[in-house]
Amino acid sequence: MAKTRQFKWRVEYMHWSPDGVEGVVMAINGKFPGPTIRARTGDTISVELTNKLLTEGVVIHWHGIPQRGTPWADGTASISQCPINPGETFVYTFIVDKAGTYFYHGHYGMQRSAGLYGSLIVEVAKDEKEPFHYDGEFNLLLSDWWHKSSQDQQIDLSSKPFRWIGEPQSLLMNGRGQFNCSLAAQFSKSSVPQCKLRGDEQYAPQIIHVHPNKTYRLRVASSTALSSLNLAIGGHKMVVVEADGNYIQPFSVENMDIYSGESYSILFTTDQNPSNNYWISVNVRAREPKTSQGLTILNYIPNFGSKIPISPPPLPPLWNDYNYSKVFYKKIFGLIGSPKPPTQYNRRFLLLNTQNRIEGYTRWAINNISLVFPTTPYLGSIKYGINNAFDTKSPPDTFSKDYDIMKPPPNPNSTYGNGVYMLKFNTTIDIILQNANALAENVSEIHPWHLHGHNFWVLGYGDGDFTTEDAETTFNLNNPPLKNTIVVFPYGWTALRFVANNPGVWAFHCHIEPHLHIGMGVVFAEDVHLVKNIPNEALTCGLTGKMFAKDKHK
Ligand SMILES: O=C1O[C@H]([C@@H](O)CO)C(O)=C1O
Repeated sequence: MAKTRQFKWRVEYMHWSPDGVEGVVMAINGKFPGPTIRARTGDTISVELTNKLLTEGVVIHWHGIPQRGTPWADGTASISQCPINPGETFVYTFIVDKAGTYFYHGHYGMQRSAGLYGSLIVEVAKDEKEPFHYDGEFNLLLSDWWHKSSQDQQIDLSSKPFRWIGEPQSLLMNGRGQFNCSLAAQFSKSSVPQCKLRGDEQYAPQIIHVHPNKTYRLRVASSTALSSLNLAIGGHKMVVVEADGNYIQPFSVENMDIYSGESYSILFTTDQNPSNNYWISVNVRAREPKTSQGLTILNYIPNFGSKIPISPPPLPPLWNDYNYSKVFYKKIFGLIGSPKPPTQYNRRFLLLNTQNRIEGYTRWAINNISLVFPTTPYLGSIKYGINNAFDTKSPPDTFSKDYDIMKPPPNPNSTYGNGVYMLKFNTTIDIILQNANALAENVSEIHPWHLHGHNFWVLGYGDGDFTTEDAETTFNLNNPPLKNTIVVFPYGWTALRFVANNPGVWAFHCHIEPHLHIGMGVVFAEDVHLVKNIPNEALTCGLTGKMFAKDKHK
């Protein structure tokens, strides 16, 4: 029987020490990370969220949940709703219709960087079975942490001249990391001392307790603001079985990459020498690392949890060994029996990712337009046919064929925009993300793109310019995986396909929070006239707010 699971949450700032250095985090009901939601397929989640921040609005996005019939509950400021004002309460009600590993996070300004996130786990319904067996499970929510506040970071990014936020001070697992000490100091050449922990510190690692000769499911999700990560369990193989809430063909790896916005389940068997403990590590990938690895301990019961493993923590692949990541990604296929993509598309977008300047500000742009959010949420302005709420002209579907992706933009000046791509109902949409050189010579960065409201099939990847021949010769239409977040590698392209069958307005953006903040996203609108029952409370700002006020006075 499906249930309604009700929660009452308060969002507020509190003092906290995620890595041993006290700072301020955005907490839910006094917890950082926020409480874990557990539900079963078919359940309704109802979160009554009260904003206890004194001076800023807040929203929460339920990452990976398609929000069919409830697009107003997607929790994206300016898109699906108005920010919830200080002191006000908003109720998110939605159905979780697919088992999997998900998470939730702030989607306004840089509140994810401020620590507004938590896990959302959907188990199969009581009468259903997972397509694999395990004896127990654990959950790791990965994040990165800065000692500079998210407000300061936001100001840096919006300043002229631009100030980049730099690399994080710590990597966190379930909100815990170590900055001034290391769990593995004895194996390292650096001068950081060995951590002396009682275990009850806010920054003490959450130790994973296992019994020998069992199989465990590890659910991992990455809520990082910036970092791409590589995860390993020393001495243990990992079998990857789920990606972004979708079952995949199981495959075995020594370690795995996980990008911001992705989630996976892996199975591991505790078949190693039971008198030892083992490391679980995360390391920065795809940007030159300046952050120590994140660590916790896999504790074989009955050893002490604090017993340090006898070998050094696993070493990650080189940060810029992109081939390593590509090999991993190319092993991901939909589980046999998973839905297949339509073989034809109706509309194909080619989205060029560039770093640009606008009036001296540094921005990211898609087909030369840098996204700025409107005051009135698109869902409301489109539903109620309000004029002048955003650019009526849609952004271009493609970019100039002459563009040289290997060079910095010849004319770095782009423009601000907040136009929308209007998608026709039930059409099949292809998106080719085309990466390019950033503003500096010989630099092209990785970008994990996340689509709201949908899963998409990942049809293929390639290096250099995308061509139509690439589509014909390399696309996998047979068993591509379904995902909601996918990376575009430096100087490469990534192709994905989805069916526009979910009425609502959906963001598609780089999940690196500072990149979204400076324009790296687009907006899709799908048959908004079919959306029913938008609660007025979702739209009490901007022009929809004015409209409601007028109606009241009539
Ligand atoms: O958006 C970014 O800006 C910096 C750099 O390109 C300019 O300082 C960086 O590494 C980003 O990812």
